[in-house]
Amino acid sequence: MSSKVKVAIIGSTGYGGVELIRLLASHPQAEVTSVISSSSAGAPIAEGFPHLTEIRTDLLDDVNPELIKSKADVVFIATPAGIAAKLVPSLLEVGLKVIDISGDYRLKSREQYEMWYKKEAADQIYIDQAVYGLSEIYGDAVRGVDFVSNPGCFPTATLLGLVPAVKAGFIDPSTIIIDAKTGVSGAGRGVNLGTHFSELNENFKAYKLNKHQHIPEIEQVLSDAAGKPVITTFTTHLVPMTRGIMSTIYASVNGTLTDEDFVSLYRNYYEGRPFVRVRNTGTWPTTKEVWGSNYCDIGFSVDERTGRVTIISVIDNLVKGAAGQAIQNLNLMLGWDETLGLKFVPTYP
Ligand SMILES: NC(=O)C1=CN([C@@H]2O[C@H](COP(=O)(O)OP(=O)(O)OC[C@H]3O[C@@H](n4cnc5c(N)ncnc54)[C@H](OP(=O)(O)O)[C@@H]3O)[C@@H](O)[C@H]2O)C=CC1
Ligand SMILES: CC(=O)N[C@@H](CCC(=O)OP(=O)(O)O)C(=O)O
Repeated sequence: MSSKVKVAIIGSTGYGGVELIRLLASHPQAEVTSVISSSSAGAPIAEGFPHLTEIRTDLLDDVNPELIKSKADVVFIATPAGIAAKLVPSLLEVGLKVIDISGDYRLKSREQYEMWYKKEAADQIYIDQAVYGLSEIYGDAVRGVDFVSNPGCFPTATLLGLVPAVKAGFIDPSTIIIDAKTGVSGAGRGVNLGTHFSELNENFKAYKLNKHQHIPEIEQVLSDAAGKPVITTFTTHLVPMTRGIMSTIYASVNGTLTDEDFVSLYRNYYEGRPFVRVRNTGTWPTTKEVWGSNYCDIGFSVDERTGRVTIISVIDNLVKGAAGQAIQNLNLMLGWDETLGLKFVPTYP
């Protein structure tokens, strides 16, 4: 009998869920024992996902907390916003550990959630219980807890690129502008006109200007890092590629600092955190250099002329931006080495 920790996935037929299945297939201490669907329970998962043929021969289970508890110790939730808000209480109640990949428990204020997500917020008692799992910043708080809220994809790239500089006072937080680009898998597997091939291919578009639901999440963490309220300008763009996020960040530098100062600050800050790689001066990461991996790569350029720094931060939205970081949080929750099952070399070219 296997001594691995048993894991279930709600939303296993979506991009985040399927990525969890892929990554967990090679985890040395966890195994997926239940894949769950609200719309296709009873069907073999490999029927809808032929790439899983002979890898997963099981049928999809229904969303039923008691059934999940009978099959698993930990449950990942990879569902659209608004679902986990209602599901989490019953999952915690039956004694499951929960990692929610959606945005339902990231914002500590119910009013903020309702304003930005336009949905009814979760109960405050559960919001208060959720630990925000931006692993390299709040990893210590994740150790041993039962309920983690996994960060958004854009916030992960952006905040890993900003928090050390904000904490150290290297930049003026009131001047931050974030220009972010994402691959289309960030929108999930559902079909809509905005992600239709002929609308997207050979095209480049900005969307959700000044309305993106990740704005309050980014500001919540930056305010924590700065020790005072921080607001930012954050613009998202859709790029005709499948995976990848690049956050290009601009801010005014405090005093006279060089690229070397930034590299040295970030290398110190992320020492012992193997998934953040800080580039040498004069080189900047591309999305392909982290494709399929749990890395976040960061590079800098200080402009003496303008007194501003440009920070480039890249991740794979489905790995470090979703399933990979969720597994990193599983590892932290269970007191394991945070890299277990995640040491993937990026797929290149
Ligand atoms: N894609 C990405 O890069 C990232 C996504 N996220 C977040 O992760 C979550 C999942 O995203 P993603 O996988 O891309 O989305 P998808 O749209 O690809 O998948 C969502 C899945 O949720 C399931 N679902 C829908 N309604 C319900 C319900 N009422 N109860 C239970 N399950 C339901 C659906 O499966 P079924 O019908 O079989 O139940 C569907 O396959 C979202 O909240 C998203 O914002 C976070 C970071 C990055
Ligand atoms: C391309 C695309 O549409 N991407 C999505 C990313 C959503 C996501 O991952 O985030 P939450 O879980 O916080 O909703 C977006 O920009 O809204």
